Amino acid sequence: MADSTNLQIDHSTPWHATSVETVIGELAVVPDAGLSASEVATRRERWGENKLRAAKTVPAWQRFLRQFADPLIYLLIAAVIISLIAWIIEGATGIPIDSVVIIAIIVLNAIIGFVQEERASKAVAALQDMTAPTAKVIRAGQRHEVPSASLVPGDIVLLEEGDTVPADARLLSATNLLVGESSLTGESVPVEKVAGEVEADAPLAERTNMVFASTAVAQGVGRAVVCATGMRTEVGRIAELLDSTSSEPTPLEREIAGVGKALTVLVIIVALVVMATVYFITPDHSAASLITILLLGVSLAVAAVPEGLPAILSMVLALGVQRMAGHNAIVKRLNSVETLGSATVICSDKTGTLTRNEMTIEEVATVDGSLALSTLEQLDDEVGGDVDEYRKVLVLGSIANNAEVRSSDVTSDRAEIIGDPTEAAFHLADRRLGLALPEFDRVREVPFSSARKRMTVVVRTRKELALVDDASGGNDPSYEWVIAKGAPDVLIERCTRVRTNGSIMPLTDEHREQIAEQVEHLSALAYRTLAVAARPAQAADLDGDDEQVESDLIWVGVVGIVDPPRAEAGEAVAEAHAAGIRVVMITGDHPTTATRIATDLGIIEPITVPDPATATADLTRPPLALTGRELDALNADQFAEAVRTVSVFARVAPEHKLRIVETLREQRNIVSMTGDGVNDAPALKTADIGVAMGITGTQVTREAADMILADDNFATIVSAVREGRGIFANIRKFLRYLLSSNMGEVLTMLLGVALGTVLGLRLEDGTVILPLLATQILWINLLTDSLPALSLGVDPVPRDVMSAKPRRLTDRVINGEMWSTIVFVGVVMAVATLLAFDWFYPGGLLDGPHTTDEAHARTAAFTVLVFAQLFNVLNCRSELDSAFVGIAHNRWLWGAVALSILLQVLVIYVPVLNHAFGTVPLDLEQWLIAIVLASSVLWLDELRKIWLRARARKQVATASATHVATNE
Ligand SMILES: Nc1ncnc2c1ncn2[C@@H]1O[C@H](COP(=O)(O)OP(=O)(O)OP(=O)(O)O)[C@@H](O)[C@H]1O
Repeated sequence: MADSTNLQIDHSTPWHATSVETVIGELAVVPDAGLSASEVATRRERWGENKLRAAKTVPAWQRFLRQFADPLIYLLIAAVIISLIAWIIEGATGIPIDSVVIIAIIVLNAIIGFVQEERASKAVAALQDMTAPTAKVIRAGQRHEVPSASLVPGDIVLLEEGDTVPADARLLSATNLLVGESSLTGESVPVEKVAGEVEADAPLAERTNMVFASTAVAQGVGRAVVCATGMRTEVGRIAELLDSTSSEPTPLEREIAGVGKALTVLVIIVALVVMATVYFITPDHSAASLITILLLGVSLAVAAVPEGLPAILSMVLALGVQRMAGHNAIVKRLNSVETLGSATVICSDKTGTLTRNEMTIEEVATVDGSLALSTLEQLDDEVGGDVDEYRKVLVLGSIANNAEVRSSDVTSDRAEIIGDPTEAAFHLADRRLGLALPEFDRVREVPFSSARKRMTVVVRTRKELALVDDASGGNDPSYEWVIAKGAPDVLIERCTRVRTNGSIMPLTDEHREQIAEQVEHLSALAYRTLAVAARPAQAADLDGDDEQVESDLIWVGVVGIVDPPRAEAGEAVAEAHAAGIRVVMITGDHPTTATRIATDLGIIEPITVPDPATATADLTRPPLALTGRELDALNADQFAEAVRTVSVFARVAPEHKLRIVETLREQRNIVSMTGDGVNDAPALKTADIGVAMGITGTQVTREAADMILADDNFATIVSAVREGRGIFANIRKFLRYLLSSNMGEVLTMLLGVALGTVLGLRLEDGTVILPLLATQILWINLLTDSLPALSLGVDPVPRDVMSAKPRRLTDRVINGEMWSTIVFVGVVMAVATLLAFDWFYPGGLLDGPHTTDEAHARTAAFTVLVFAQLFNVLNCRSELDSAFVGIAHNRWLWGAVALSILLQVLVIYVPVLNHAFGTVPLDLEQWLIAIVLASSVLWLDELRKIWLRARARKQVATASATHVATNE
């Protein structure tokens, strides 16, 4: 048994220059069995995880302390010092109340910020786990798929097209193995890899018997033994140069940071103006009075700057991304959420995304005719003749095949399919008809790729496989065969002969036409078509080049495969169209099949056949579908025009996908593009939102993508767009809320000081009576900037979010309309707060029976401002709709409001807090007046929205009237 105790990982001879036997010996592994579970555990203990050194994790206490590294906090700390000085000057008796309150507020603020950041980064980490790469290994004699991080030296890994090589490994065997190593060597052409020995001094690019971590398998298959993992791999050596964790700020984050900066400057100016005004008006220039003025300025600045914005923003994005993951859309970066909401074109492949990828052969055709599989099933075994010809198509398709069907129950729909469902369709058909495959060994495979659209095998059968008549009329008892299957239009180019009426004839133009018609007919019925061709093998086929093997073939027949559209795809297409998003199908399949399915799903309009008697042909109408070959024939302008007008591209190769994405982006679209094969990676990287398949996709595309569909389903892309738009709408809600609330606070203080004389808020000697104390402003800020704002960020996605055109990424988030709302609400809040103060303040403008004293007046004003902000949460749920629409739907919001009310009640009734915040208990009447005044924010905003809605309706009416007029 393998023993790791004397494993020589750091041996002196390089791995590539040693014989395979020595490598295996040194790594102490039996290639067919792999390592045992306990051995893997021991080695992991010793060599650690197969990961590049993760960015150093900052300990929690440091992350907490980082919360204090903020200019606004410095201001607050300055405020603490100022109030301490004031307390000392006043004789240092009792507790320095203001300092204690401000310190408590600083600490609470830091805790809230810390908790929000932690949750956001946990959500992102959970997503990273979901998208962690995996590797196929042989362990304890079994094939497993394990996280790449769990690999250890000595593990046997299996590689195939589309895999990312998980560790540095020495090849034990390789078939047609090409590996793209550009990430390591800069060489853009994939390198051919072979198991063998290489000179000790060969440079990295020439070590063709090794595969290296993080490179991509472009083609073929291989088996290798892991020699180095983690930081000991070649890529590990240069890992310091790679910083994959740094994340660019999103346009939204940048805009918000910009707004934050501008506001900070503005607020500091306002604070200075307020401080200067109060200073010059007040005759008392004692130290205590100066300190009060300074405290006021600092609190105002701190309260008015929306410092909680970035933390709330990343938390809302993170929560949204978590919710999307629950709906099968795994977004890898937070920025993608924003881009998703602005998508204008969704390019999707067909098979498996728009269709179910449940392939069933329904029709079999030879050049002599065609038959439904169900008919074939009913025919007797003995019939022979033509029927045998159809059966041959199916058997040959099952030989040129890499899929497997497990389950003895032939009729069961639940047969377990291993491999490509297109290939499995042949096995399923054979089982249905009870056809047995001859025993055979595969000598060679020319693998399938979506660029080649065919695959070929060379097999040696144990018994003769009667297929081809020899010149004398008897069947050629050949034991070695070339069998190919692939797209009919591609395969026919490789055929020179055809099997007809049981014998072989040269392939004539009539045959070609006949076959083309058959394929067209099957495709028009939405069948996916796959042709089968074969010929006896010659010696040269065993090791000659691929071109030679796939030539001079004999056309045997073609099958029609049904792959039903996904039920939800049609609805998703309609939803996308309603949202102003174009859907484009880009598929490797036949143009007629593609057009038919695109029509069924509503991607393109059904073709209405014009009445030949009256209609004139519309030559300007763009074609319904274009093929890759047709695209190649277009010049740049024609190509751009085609991309603008055509929504189905068929028989395309991955490089067409790339050109289509590039062109769409040049046309200022925000493009989402799906892909599954290794060659799709460049198109995914170029797209604004690259989408990879979670089930059928390759590792390479998953790494290149921004989003992974856990269910491979087109409808998931559309629902991700919906979520993206919803999250964006919510971001606007809390922006509106935070900014209008802060505006309310600033305007209250500014107007309070400016209109002091008018409102009677001055003492005889001119001393300014402040509507709110510094600590009260800080309290409001703490209370309203956190939970209520956050609860808006998780508001349910509005139902009409998919009925508007996509937002342009360049559009400002906080536009003119939003600024006017912010100012409007801010003014209402300030006026309501000042009215409350004046109402209760002796000598105020509204002097009357309700007059009490300064403390009561201020407590009432304080309460009005807090409640006005809570009413404003309801306003901010929609730009145009009444706050009462769906008012009960967000329980977080009601929780946040209830908690805020409770805290405000505590501040008013708990004696310690009275002392700290300069408040006094209010009676019922005072409460009622305060709440009625505060609610004006809600009612007045409702009125404003009614006016806005009427205006919007009028605009629509005028626009359509103009439209009608111009059309006439
Ligand atoms: N396993 C296979 N062996 C041989 N030919 C195949 C195989 N799978 C598909 N083909 C042929 O190649 C064509 C292109 O296949 P490809 O996988 O690129 O696209 P697709 O699956 O048809 O569609 P999409 O691009 O929408 O996923 C198919 O239409 C089919 O005729």
